[in-house]
Amino acid sequence: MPFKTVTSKLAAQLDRDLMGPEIGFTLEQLMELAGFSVAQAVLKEYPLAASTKTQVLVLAGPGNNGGDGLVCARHLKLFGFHPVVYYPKPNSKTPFFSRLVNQLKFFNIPVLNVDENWTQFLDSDSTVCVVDALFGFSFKPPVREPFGSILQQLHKVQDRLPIVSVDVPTGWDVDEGPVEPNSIIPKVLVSLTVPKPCASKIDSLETQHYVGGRFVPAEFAHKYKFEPFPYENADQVVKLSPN
Ligand SMILES: NC(=O)C1=CN([C@@H]2O[C@H](COP(=O)(O)OP(=O)(O)OC[C@H]3O[C@@H](n4cnc5c(N)ncnc54)[C@H](O)[C@@H]3O)[C@@H](O)[C@H]2O)[C@H](O)CC1
Ligand SMILES: [K+]
Repeated sequence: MPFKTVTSKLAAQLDRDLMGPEIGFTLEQLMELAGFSVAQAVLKEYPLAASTKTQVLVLAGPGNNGGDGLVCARHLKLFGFHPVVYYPKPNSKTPFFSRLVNQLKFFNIPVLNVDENWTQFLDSDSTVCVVDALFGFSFKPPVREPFGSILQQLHKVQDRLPIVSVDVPTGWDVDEGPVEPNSIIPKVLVSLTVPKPCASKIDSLETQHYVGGRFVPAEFAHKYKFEPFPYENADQVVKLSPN
């Protein structure tokens, strides 16, 4: 399915618009729907009935992409998976993020800090996939530590352990795509609201492409020059390719 994209600059403006005084969404509302949609994409790609594996490693970054990952982990648990979250640089700008972490503890979901051994979950036979919620549309290469080392680890395992990237594959330039050598190639990309230009660089033979974050009416989509996506029923994601 051909799709329109919005640049990183326009995506940030779209977000500000949704959360501005006229429309009035809160970040919390949008993040809940974004994280929920990523969890749905994971369930669609890796149905629990098809495997005995249930563990999902969620890598959460310092910004809102990381917040989507924290929400996603909670929904994965409700769906029947066993998520483990690695959160090396917790967001301390707003108390909302520590509330998301408290909710994970309420759900008995382990949240590992920077010093804990997260790579054991890359080696574990029970891990279904890794959710890459490290960086989204505000990432500017080159990547700084500890995230560079995390990406190196992901690159090493990506042929045997699928990566599900939230909004943008981490390390990719949002507008240009995989500009760094050894960029990760996700098995699944879940674009949020509308794909960013880097999504047109994915190879549909390697990467399943979904769009999620179902929170804009048709008129708003048209304002940003894209068509609404053909979501079915109550689905929070729609597969764009291959279809
Ligand atoms: N409308 C929507 O679709 C919604 C999308 N959401 C998600 O929010 C992200 C964008 O979030 P933002 O906080 O603006 O940025 P990031 O998470 O991408 O990253 C910011 C974070 O990263 C640090 N950083 C930037 N570059 C580097 C680097 N080279 N090395 C290390 N660290 C870096 C920066 O300092 C910040 O701390 C979007 O993609 C969606 O996933 C929302 O959930 C709301 C709705
Ligand atoms: K990401």
